Amino acid sequence: MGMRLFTADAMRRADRRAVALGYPSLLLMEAAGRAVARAVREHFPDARAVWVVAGKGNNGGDGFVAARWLFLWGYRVAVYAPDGQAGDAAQARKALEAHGVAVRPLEALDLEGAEVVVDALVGTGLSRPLAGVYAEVAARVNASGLPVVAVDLPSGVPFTPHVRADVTVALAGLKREHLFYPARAACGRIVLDGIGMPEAALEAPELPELLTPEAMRALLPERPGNAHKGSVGRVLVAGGYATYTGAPALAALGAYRAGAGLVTLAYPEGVPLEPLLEVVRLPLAAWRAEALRAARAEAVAVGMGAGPGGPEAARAALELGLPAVLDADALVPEVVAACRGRPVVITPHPGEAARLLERRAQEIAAHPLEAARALAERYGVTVVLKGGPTVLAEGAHLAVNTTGSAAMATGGMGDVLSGVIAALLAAGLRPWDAARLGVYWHGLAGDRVGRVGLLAHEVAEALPQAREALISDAVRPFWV
Ligand SMILES: NC(=O)C1=CN([C@@H]2O[C@H](COP(=O)(O)OP(=O)(O)OC[C@H]3O[C@@H](n4cnc5c(N)ncnc54)[C@H](OP(=O)(O)O)[C@@H]3O)[C@@H](O)[C@H]2O)[C@H](O)CC1
Ligand SMILES: [K+]
Repeated sequence: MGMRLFTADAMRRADRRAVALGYPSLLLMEAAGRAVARAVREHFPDARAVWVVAGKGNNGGDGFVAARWLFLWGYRVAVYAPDGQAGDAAQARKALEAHGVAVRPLEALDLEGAEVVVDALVGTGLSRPLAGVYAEVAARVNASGLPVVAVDLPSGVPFTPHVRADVTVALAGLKREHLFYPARAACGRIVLDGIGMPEAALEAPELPELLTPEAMRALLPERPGNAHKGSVGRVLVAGGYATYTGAPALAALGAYRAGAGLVTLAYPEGVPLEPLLEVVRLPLAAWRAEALRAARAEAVAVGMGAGPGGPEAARAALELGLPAVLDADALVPEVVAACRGRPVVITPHPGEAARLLERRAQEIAAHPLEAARALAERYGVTVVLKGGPTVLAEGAHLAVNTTGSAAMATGGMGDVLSGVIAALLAAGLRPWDAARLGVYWHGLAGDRVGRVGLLAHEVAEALPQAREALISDAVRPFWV
């Protein structure tokens, strides 16, 4: 079963399914609290004094369990919470108090002597922005400068105010707030703990898929020992314009580094393209499909650095009837609308998506899952909506990438991605597989280059070693 990205509601349903399967909910809480206590021990090994702030719900219950284990392991523990817990949370509180640990009111919070704070005020049950004593506690915890371990979610996100955590222990599954900004910024390092939730309870094919190393490894095209350059995928890159002489070359490099056997670059005559020794050049007097056929390609990437000729280049390339990747200057509604039902991947950033959806870019960036789905519905193509994180959509399917970082927000990075996806299409992958693997692999290569100052061609160069790491099981997702 693939890994899914949960909403609070979907996690509540999973919780109910676990209980319906006969799994006692108190066991889940016990596992959750213990995972939080372990995270404190592992991430802050020198700390001996842990203060826990807890709320009235199950998030607070997890906090009481964490406090109990930390107390039993010899930590100095102070616990602050309102009265009024019910159900499992009330039981967890009683179990803690049975050890003689007093629970004091939130208003009495005194952080003097604390070395780590466990934030268990509110988790997925948040129903409104923090206010009153909760907002005050969050502000004081943030101002203290103490390390914070958040239970499930930093309390208050996605609203402001919220707790800012150093470590967030995600329980049973990752939630949207763990992936998307601005909430993600408040999570710090994220560690996922399964808390013993039965797999069957977590099955939710309607939710977005999270791209994992295992799932992506399985998509890597085989390269048989008797491969030759015509058998592993020939890619045509169509682009090139006076001021964007590097973009098509970067796409070609990305395609080669992702395994293409032969890359042909078609470009307007006279454009001084960046040299790339291994590329076959196809200078054209005009964008015409007959001329492009000479490349004998199995997939085409078009739009990158095509300038005002982008739509024309795209129309000619699409006439070939090949699987295609459309980017940048090819992403105009008239061109994309002609692709419905065809094996076409579009790779817009929020600005280009805004143009295609006639919405504002900020709106797209704030709701990328909804925007990707809307693009897939409206145009009937496979959508790669670039961002932090990149999200993908095809038909009813959604996926969220889990590799890459803000360091990849630099010029030329998208051109490399187009080349990678085109190479995977040429190798015979379906658009949905080529898009998911391409985005994941490209991000993984970026992660291996560094966290700042990344150049697009370096990311392309890192693709082969990223592939090796993926194959040899040396890739850990960010939540481990
Ligand atoms: N399957 C799992 O992942 C498990 C998760 N666990 C933990 O449970 C929480 C979710 O627990 P839940 O009880 O549903 O909700 P919370 O504890 O997060 O929050 C509900 C309480 O918080 C109050 N609330 C809501 N918003 C605010 C606010 N802005 N300010 C103050 N208080 C707020 C709410 O009060 P109401 O007045 O709104 O009724 C509730 O009292 C999950 O995140 C995990 O930590 C389980 O322990 C194991 C299984
Ligand atoms: K919390």
